[in-house]
Amino acid sequence: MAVKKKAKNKETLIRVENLSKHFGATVALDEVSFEIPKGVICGLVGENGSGKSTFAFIFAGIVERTKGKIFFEDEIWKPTNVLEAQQKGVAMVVQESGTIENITVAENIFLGQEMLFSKGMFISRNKMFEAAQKILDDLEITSFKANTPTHRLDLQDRKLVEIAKAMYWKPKVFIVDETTTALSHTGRELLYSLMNKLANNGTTVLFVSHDLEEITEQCHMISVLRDGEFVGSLEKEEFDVDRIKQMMIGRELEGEYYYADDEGYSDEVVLRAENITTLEDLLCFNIELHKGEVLGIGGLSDCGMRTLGKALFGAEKILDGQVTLRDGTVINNTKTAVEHKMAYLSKNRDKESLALNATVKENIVSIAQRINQVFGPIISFKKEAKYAQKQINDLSIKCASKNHLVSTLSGGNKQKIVFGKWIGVDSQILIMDCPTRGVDVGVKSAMYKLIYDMKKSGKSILLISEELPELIGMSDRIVIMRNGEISMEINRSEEFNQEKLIDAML
Ligand SMILES: Nc1ncnc2c1ncn2[C@@H]1O[C@H](COP(=O)(O)OP(=O)(O)OP(=O)(O)O)[C@@H](O)[C@H]1O
Repeated sequence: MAVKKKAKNKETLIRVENLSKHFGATVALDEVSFEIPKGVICGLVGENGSGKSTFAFIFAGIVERTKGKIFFEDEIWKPTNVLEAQQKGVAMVVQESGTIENITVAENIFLGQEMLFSKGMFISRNKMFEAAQKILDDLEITSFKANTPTHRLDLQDRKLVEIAKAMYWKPKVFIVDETTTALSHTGRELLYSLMNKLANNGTTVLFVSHDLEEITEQCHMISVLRDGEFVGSLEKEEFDVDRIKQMMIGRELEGEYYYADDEGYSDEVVLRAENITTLEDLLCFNIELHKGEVLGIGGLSDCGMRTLGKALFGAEKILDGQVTLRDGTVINNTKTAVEHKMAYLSKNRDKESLALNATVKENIVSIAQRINQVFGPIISFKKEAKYAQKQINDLSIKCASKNHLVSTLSGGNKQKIVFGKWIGVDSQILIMDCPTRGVDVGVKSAMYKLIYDMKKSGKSILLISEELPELIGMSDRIVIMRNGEISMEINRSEEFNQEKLIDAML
């Protein structure tokens, strides 16, 4: 659903004047000044680490500014915390998980607002559930209920909980920080239609995304940040993807995103799943991955592809059947998988792929003990430091130093660390679940090149993705899953057809 143009001649809602944010020596925002009108969807774009989330966090009362001013409805805007920002009409859906696991959906939606449902000394949970269910119904969210425990929900449904939570505040400004990559096609359509409805009713939507197709389709205007500086804004009629990329990166992007040639792959099977059955999703499932192959796996979010990725890596209990390597080794736990040079990049980066409270170096070297040993099991700190620095340099990871906590890095730079961690140990079979989630156009093309180079050097990649262009552009063979089964399998030589792939998903 594309939106009509409408940013021009609208009254200004947000005015930013010389806003700066320093984190120690890191300048995340540098004297940024721009304006956003009322009732528009404004895309906030820029490379990884350009300061988008920092601006959103300051506006939503999560982070304090270093200097500069923000005016909101012509008043100085300086919320001291998230609750104050929410009460005054600013709600945000954050990039990673913004929900608490061990409570229900309703309790997440009304976290900190329980008193709304107090009856004397007690809280009426029934009333809270009813109110939360109404918000879910209004949003046409049917995949879970208000009383569902949050830990049962996957990443997409947790994002929907956050969206529902934001709607309770009837926001004047709704900030969506890099959320769509966690959503399936249906979740995205739901969010787009909500953003449009809100904008039509006078809410300003600040939409952070790296997907320029989505940005140009959904937004009325965009504002571009580069290295913490404001580069400029464009109105809908000025949108041009190459121009936006150039504003973001400061130069033309060279080369093709995807690879065009059909080089094929070896007949040699390196990983085989035979009749595997898991607790949920998969029943007697079979698949083979070959040497030098990029095997794309696509489908709707509940098709079982996520479970498949985990099962192949030994991270999901297999009730029947088995996963084996070329030499017959059975993969039924992650330790064996790692020892046999397998890698797994989870879609849920912060929870399953990184230790957020450890440093950049500690994360990168976490599985590289053997490489950094000197005598027997003794690890050389010097070697480790050099090894970590190499990954940082090779992948241009933007961090103040390798000794900084990973939690302080931007989303895309965190993803580069996950890549670095597995590539550094020369993994031969890589299972990647949405590997380009949250990364900017420049890094995306670098990651695609890496994947292609790995394929050419005989490594095997299972690429699970919700992005059809990515699957089509990168895979030698595509398997589409539906309800835990293969609904279609097609080779690059037979020419991938987007419509056919979508048909097979539905
Ligand atoms: N708490 C923090 N401590 C130290 N540095 C930080 C902190 N938060 C952000 N930064 C740094 O500020 C810079 C801007 O980060 P920010 O998250 O705003 O970028 P972004 O444009 O949202 O990136 P992405 O697209 O990757 O999410 C980065 O260099 C980041 O490492």
